[in-house]
This record gives sequence, C-alpha cells and structure tokens, in this order.
Amino acid sequence: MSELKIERVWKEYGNQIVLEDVSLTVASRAFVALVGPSGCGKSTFLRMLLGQEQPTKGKLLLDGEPLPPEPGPDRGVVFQRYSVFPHLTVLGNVLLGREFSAAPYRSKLFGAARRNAVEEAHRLIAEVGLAGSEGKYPAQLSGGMQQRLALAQALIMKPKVLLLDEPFGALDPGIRAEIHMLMKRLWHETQMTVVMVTHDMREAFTLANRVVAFERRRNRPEERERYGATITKDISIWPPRLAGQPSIFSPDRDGPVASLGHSRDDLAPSGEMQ
Ligand SMILES: Nc1ncnc2c1ncn2[C@@H]1O[C@H](COP(=O)(O)OP(=O)(O)OP(=O)(O)O)[C@@H](O)[C@H]1O
Repeated sequence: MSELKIERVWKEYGNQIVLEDVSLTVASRAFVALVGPSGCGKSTFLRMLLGQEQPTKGKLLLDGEPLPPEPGPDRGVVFQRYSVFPHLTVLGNVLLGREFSAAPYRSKLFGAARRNAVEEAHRLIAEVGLAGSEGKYPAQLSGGMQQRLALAQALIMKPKVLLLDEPFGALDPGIRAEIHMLMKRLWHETQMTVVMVTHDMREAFTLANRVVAFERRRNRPEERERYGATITKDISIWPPRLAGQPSIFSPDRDGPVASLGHSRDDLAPSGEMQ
C-alpha cells in the first residue's frame, strides 16, 4: 500500500502564499502528473511530499500516517539534473542508498549483505538498460543514461512513493520516448505510487493515469502574494490505466508494456512489444 493523502495544505514563504488549501488523495500505485504554469508551486508541492519542506498548514499522510518531516527511504526522488553523485561510479551510485541505510556512519557494507546489495544493484542497472556501464562515472554517460541511473538509484531502496521533478525535461525527444517506455514498465512492475511534475502535457498524458493541474485562480500582480495556487483540474485518463494491467482497450501511444522478465532490448523504441 502507498496511498498519499494531502489534506488542506497551505505553503507560505514569508508573506507570499504559494499554495492555498490543496487537498488531494493519490491512490496506491497511481501515476499522477502535476502540471501548471511556471512558478505556481508544483516543485514546492513535490518537495513537501519528499520532506524537504514542511506545509505551513495542513496534513500530508502516507497510508494514514503523517509523512516523516525529512526525506527517507520510503520516498525516492529523481530531479531534472544532479540526482546522481559525480564522484561515484554507476555501481557506487546505485549501492549508495543501501550502504547508507545499513551503516549510516561508515557507509560500507560487508560480507553477505554487500554481496546481496551488489547483486541487486547489478540487476537494477541491467533493468534500466545500463549493463556494461557499472564502472563508468556519470560524466561519461549521456543525459538519458544519467536519468536511467538516477531511476536505478531511487529504485534500489524500493520506495513506496517515487517523486519525479521534470526528470526527462532536458532530454532529446527520441531519448525521452525511450525512457518513457522504461518509466511505464517500471510503474507496471513495481508497487510504487508515482508523482511527477512536468511542463510537458504530452508527457503527462503519455505516462500518468491522472493529470492534476495547479493554477492561481487570482493572478493579478497585486494579488500574487495574497493568493496561492490550488488544484483547478483533475483528469483521470480514459481508458483507465492501472498499474500492472496494460490497457486492454487500445495500446498506449508509446506501445504496450513489456511483462516482467523482458530484457532491455524489449525497450528499444522501434521494438515491437507483445
Ligand atoms: N525556498 C523558497 N523560499 C522562498 N520562496 C520560494 C522558495 N521555493 C520556492 N519559492 C517560491 O515559490 C513559488 C513556487 O515555486 P516552485 O518552484 O514550486 O514553482 P513551480 O511551479 O515548480 O515552477 P517551475 O514550473 O518554473 O519549476 C515561486 O514564486 C518561488 O519563487
């Protein structure tokens, strides 16, 4: 289970009201895209879900419990850039979360625990299409590969909730389409709930099963500080998309999703799947 409940949340910075009375329930295993004009508070909302920011008023609940006030392993995050550590290899980046959670001070795993973690990291690296690049550093990878690495780094902690802040915004269209397919497959195959901020409506409607728009209802310059943005649209994709159940009505635009156990080759944009 990984249901998020946002209850009457407000966020203010000094005199500026950024978000105003936001309520939203995100079902377990949903994929919600957050859209809205620049500066309306989408990233602020995501940072509150991550635990980097606290609401000024209101409650954030994960499976009925208040979200811990700091980032933790139950919430993974991928940003547009700089999610991975430049001085660690691909393998080192993916192992890092496991090492930190097992040994917060020394960040080192030993014996069987290390072997298991390394095995899991190799599996995930292959899953995101980076097999063979384990020893490379992020600077030696393309933008798309770095974002694949960031996904693997987040997924090794098996987060209940994956938070994505414009994760594919800096990628070329071809690479983006390819990573969209990966993202869809990961959503179908894992148990996580996904919340993604994007500027790209097409991306929102390609990936999500629900698109939520934030907007300021009152946006005259003199009103900007006194009124925040709130949810103005909430659209469920039709035909319904459910995690673990590729659409039976019509294939999604990016093509149907490969089932568990398919190899990286199945993700190639030109590949015919299922
Ligand atoms: N730490 C902060 N301190 C003060 N103001 C902040 C802080 N973080 C965000 N803001 C303000 O909150 C507002 C919303 O910013 P936010 O980055 O959440 O918007 P956004 O919708 O994600 O924008 P974009 O789509 O351009 O990324 C902006 O006016 C921003 O200046």
